[in-house]
Amino acid sequence: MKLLESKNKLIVGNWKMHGSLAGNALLLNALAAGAAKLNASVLTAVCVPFPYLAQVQTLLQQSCVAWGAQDLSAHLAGAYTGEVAGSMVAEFGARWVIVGHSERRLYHQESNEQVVLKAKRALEAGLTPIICVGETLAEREAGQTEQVLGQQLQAVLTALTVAQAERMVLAYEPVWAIGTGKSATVQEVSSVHLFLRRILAAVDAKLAHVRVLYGGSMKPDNARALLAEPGVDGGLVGGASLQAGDFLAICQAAQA
Ligand SMILES: O=C(CO)COP(=O)(O)O
Repeated sequence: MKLLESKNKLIVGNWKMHGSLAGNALLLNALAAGAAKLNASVLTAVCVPFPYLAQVQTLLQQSCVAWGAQDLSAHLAGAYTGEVAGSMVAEFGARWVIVGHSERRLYHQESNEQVVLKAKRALEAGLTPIICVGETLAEREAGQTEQVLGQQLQAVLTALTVAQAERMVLAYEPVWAIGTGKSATVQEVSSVHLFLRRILAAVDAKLAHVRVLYGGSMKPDNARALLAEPGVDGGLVGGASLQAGDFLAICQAAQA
């Protein structure tokens, strides 16, 4: 069962800071109806802003679409105004949480150390962290892609036990491809995914099953080629996840 599931593609929508109760209801109902027609080879989820977790739980609980949050606190509980604990997210039936998205690293100065702490908190709360790694355009142009990604991933692998790391999902999101309409090429994605897998395998053979997603301007017209790459286990979809038709088309492209 576990092996079979690890071969299934996982498509996760990251709504970022978008939504309204009325708009979400339309989107979620359309997603639930469309996802019911997908075969079992694709798993789907949406990661929504915190205030919408209750709505998503209500509207998706009968559907095969899972849900999650886009961040969580590095703390368990306490006097941390504005923070949201993983246990709170889990109380709303969430299964997933995005950790270390480049927008958090950039706009909230999240360090590799904080990302690691958040990943631990997620696992403790029974959530699966989707840990994002990615290089900026300047880093890619300076030939530092593997160095940057290696540091981001090593920080995680040093801090988590193998048993914990087995439960994570990685997402390769080149910063220059996010929201730009300029996806990385299949060759670029393939080479980075192989690089990340080599690092995982060097730590422990058990980590060969860790899912590695691609994110960055994934759309219905490029999803099939990206998702057909053997090292690509799914997608983390931003803009296209806000349109039911586009998100479902990407899910269909992921089907075996
Ligand atoms: O950041 C992303 C998903 O986390 C990707 O966003 P876009 O699909 O809008 O490029």
